[in-house]
Amino acid sequence: MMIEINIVKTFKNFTLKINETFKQYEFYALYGKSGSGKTTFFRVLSGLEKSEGIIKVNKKIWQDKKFFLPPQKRDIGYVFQDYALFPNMNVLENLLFVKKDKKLAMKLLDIVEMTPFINRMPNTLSGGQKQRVALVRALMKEPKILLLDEALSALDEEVKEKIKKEILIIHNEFKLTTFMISHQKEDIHDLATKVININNGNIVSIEKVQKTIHLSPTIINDQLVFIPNEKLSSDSIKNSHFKITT
Ligand SMILES: Nc1ncnc2c1ncn2[C@@H]1O[C@H](COP(=O)(O)OP(=O)(O)OP(=O)(O)O)[C@@H](O)[C@H]1O
Repeated sequence: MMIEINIVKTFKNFTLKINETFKQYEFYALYGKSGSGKTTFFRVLSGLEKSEGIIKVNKKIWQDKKFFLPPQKRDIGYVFQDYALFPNMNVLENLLFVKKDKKLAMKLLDIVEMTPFINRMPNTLSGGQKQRVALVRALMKEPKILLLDEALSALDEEVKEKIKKEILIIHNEFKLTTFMISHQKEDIHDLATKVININNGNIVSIEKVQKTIHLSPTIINDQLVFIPNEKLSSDSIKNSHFKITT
């Protein structure tokens, strides 16, 4: 799948101009100053904001001069910065409101360890718990693209590390293309494969994230292998062994 975006969005004093193709399965971090256009990019991609130009996802036109696919028909899960949970529905109802698929809801709640909280109302949950519910609710549509708007900013370190692992599991298991707005270099390093640097409404560069891999020498079946340590973020790397060749 390819996400082809060639759009212009103009507000009174601001113009967002994107002409870029994004690749399937990547984990993109959007990095840039306040007001540089990160949230506007999300709103345009998800169809919450109308823009001029073309968006094509996997050759399917989402918008062009004559056509505009409404937000609910776009294959996107959007996790908002303020969670936006429905306050009058419990955790399970929040998920089932998006899609009446209890099996999927229970599977997702299990991944984020929220099964014990299914009957709780949002105002009785902690910030981290609300964040998890918002994350899995966005996945009830079984989207191909996940948008995370500063999903980690309000969390303490311990909860954040846990949710980061869960986000990676979800990104891999559901084969998502993920875009995450973040101001935290460490979170970007741990999660993203590419960083989109955005400044004043323009993408100035897209850089590959260099992963620092700490390997621990271990003997397995009489062979010396190097296993990445805990700090590693990518599950695919975590599960692989690095053999030395002589
Ligand atoms: N509805 C609107 N009407 C007018 N201007 C807007 C509107 N929405 C956003 N803007 C302007 O567009 C610019 C980009 O805003 P945007 O929210 O995309 O920035 P951001 O990079 O997400 O910032 P932050 O990191 O602070 O959330 C800002 O100058 C903002 O004032």
